[in-house]
Amino acid sequence: MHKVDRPGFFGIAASLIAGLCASGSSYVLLAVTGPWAQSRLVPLLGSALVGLSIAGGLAWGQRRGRHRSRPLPADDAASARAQIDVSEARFRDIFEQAAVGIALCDADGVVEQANARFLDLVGRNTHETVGRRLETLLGTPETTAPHPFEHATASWRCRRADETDVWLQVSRTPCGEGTGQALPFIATVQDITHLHGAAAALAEEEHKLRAVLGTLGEGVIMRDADGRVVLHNTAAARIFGLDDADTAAFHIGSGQLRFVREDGEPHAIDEFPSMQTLRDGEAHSGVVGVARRDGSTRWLWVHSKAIMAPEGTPSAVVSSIADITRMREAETRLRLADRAIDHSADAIMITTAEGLILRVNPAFTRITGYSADEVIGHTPALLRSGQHEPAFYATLWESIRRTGSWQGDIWNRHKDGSLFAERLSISAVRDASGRLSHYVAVFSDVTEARAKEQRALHMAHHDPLTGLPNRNLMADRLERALSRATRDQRQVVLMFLDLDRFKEVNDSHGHAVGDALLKGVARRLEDCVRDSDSVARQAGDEFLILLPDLEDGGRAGQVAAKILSALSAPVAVEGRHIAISASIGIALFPTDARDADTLLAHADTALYHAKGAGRNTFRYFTESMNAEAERRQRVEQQLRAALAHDRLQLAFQPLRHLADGRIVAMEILCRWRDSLFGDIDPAHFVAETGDVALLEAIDRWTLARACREAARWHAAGAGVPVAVNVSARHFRRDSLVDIVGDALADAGLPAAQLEIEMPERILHDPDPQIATTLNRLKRLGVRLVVDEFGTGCDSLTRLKAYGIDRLKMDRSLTAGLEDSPDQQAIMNAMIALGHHLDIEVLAEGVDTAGQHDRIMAAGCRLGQGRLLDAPMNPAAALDRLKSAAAP
Ligand SMILES: Nc1nc2c(ncn2[C@@H]2O[C@H](COP(=O)(O)OP(=O)(O)OP(=O)(O)O)[C@@H](O)[C@H]2O)c(=O)[nH]1
Repeated sequence: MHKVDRPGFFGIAASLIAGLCASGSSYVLLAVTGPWAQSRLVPLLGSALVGLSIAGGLAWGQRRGRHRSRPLPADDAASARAQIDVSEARFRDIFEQAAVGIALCDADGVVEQANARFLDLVGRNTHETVGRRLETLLGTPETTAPHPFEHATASWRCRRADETDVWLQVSRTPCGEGTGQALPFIATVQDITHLHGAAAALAEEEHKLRAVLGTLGEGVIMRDADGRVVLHNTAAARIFGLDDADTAAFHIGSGQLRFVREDGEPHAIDEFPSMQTLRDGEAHSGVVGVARRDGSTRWLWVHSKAIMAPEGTPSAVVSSIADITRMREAETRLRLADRAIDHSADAIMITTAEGLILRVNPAFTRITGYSADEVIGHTPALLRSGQHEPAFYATLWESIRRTGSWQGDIWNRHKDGSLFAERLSISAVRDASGRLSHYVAVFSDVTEARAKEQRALHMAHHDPLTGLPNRNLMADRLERALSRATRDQRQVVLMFLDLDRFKEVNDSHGHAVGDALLKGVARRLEDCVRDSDSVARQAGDEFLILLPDLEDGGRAGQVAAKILSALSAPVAVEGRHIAISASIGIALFPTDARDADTLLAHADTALYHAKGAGRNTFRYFTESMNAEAERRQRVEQQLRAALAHDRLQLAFQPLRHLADGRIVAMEILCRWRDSLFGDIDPAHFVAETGDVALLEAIDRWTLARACREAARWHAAGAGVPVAVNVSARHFRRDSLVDIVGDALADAGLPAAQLEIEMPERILHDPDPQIATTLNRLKRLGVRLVVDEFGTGCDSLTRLKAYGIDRLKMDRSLTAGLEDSPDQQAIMNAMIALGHHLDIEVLAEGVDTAGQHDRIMAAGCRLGQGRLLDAPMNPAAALDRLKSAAAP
């Protein structure tokens, strides 16, 4: 081809390639040898010039065969020349005005010619373009191929002279047939910047989509209509336990993974939500279990939705896959916990952090009697038994606050009001943030177990026959008593009692009667001692009696005598009356021994002596104590005889008005003269541990005689109330009121004329019988007087409660008046107190004029003492009354 034709030809060819020129355009080819031929260039396939139909017999560019030219005649040559010029001009125009950039390059890729569009695209002029390598002008190829022109078409990013970038699509068409050598070529260049922008935007969108899919916790899988995976995210791969490649190649029916239904049976492939969706185009969801390669099973919630093809059939299905394994496990745990709560044999109660009941189980209802409806919304306080102090609950909550839990036994109240013991465990529950959210209480009814424990404990410590403490419990109590006594510097008495000739009872009446007798003896022994004392069965017919806080060990003999007396009456057993007696050995702590074993051994030794002394008696371990006890026993016997023969005496001592000496009452004192002890107050002598019957007899005798005397004074016109001391112990007995009533009635004395004096400690005694006695005496109309006042202090509040009429200040206060300003101050306070309470105050023991003056100065109006009157006999008393009554 002639050189000048090349641009036109290649322009046409390039235009054809680019589809810009209509197929079938005519042009002339100049053969290399000179003659011309007109050819028709026909694009046959796309942009590749693979065939030419040549007019005028010229063949060019056929894939096989060479270009041949045919010679023309001379006239025709001139005409052809003219045509060629026209054609050339036209082709040049076409070349220059082509809408695509065209560059003619030699075999080395050096640009030989370039059209205007090419220059425009690469942003350079002809001078800067021609003679430079095409690659240099185009910039950077987008292809990753080793040589950018390996492909016929490639994209280039071209940095133009003005520094702007343009994306170019460059097509390269070699000129000539391949001979293994490089050929010149035509490069057609199109601006695809706009296309490249769209592709980049598309790629950006795809990138975003993939990024979003990648961040999803849920798996996403897109399948085509055949069920093949066309898209998936990493979460899907993770959920299935597959790598990305396996997931991409995954097909449900491939058997790569095993799928199960919720019931554990294999999952049919066509029941998969995705398969159903592909079938009917509807959305489907469901739970699918997948047995993974690592052996674990994950539970999946699969939701599938179709992507519909224009013809209305599903072209693809997108499944979102959520791993609900943990949720299902949590649900399973919850279901289990729920069942465990409902079926627990232990009661369970769940409350809010504020303590309001949220839930209880059937065992709670069984144990407490309350249904769920009755307690929900309430606090557990409705179960409170009232058996525990507030401090108990304070400790309980303190433990929960400190350690988060509490365990222990607690008494609660059933709906029917009965008490039950529960073994309770309370735990505080905190939420994920560590905040207290609930309390859980679990408890079981241990009432029966507690009762059994108590029974077992009782059996371990008590004698089954008599119910008394056994030797173990007694040993324990003895140890404690000794420690306390050491601390408080008090005495402890231990008595060892053994029935006399008990063997004979067994032998003559049988063992069963012997047993019954032992029980009877046990009851009598218990009746003889105070609650604070202990009686225990040591063995066989041996008993121990512990008196843990006796002020005076000498009184132990009185208790022993009382016990012997109590046992002297025959015991009724099965219709028979069995006579029995006992011997008692007494040992004192710390006088006789300083430890329990030695004390017991000494009591046993004393018992041996009591047996040796003929039985039915007691013996102290210390001989001197025995002599004292014997003397006391003898005195009591004589006192009984004196009482029986009315040989006791009365002494009288007036209670006077200090200002004018008026007698306001006459105190009567019972006196008895013993050859050994001299003048004694019998009631005081018998005192606390003496025989109650003897005490009662003395009080009865004194009250009767006092009332009779007072009645005589009244009859003689010198009536003043008579004051009688009643032993403290007598106030604990019901009989006192009757004895007083009888005495008043027998003497015909108005009750207001009798004053009953009681020791102050009576007011401290918690025995309810004392309040009853005092109230009944007050209703009877007698006046009540507190004797020995000032020896205690918390009795003050009871003065008014019992309607006390007069306080007699103890003589010890009066005695110290002259020497001690303190005593004076105490007395002043007492007198003021009496006045404020509207109770008469009398000072006892007014023996000196100094005392008299001080008492008067303190405002005390009443006194009694040797300065005023010595105790006197009845005749003298009457005389004194008469003279006092005289104007
Ligand atoms: N019925 C009965 N008898 C018992 C029981 N335990 C021991 N004995 C009997 O009590 C009697 C105790 O006798 P002793 O204390 O040794 O002698 P005694 O006959 O009481 O004579 P003295 O103690 O010397 O006055 C024995 O015959 C024992 O068999 C018991 O639980 N029930």
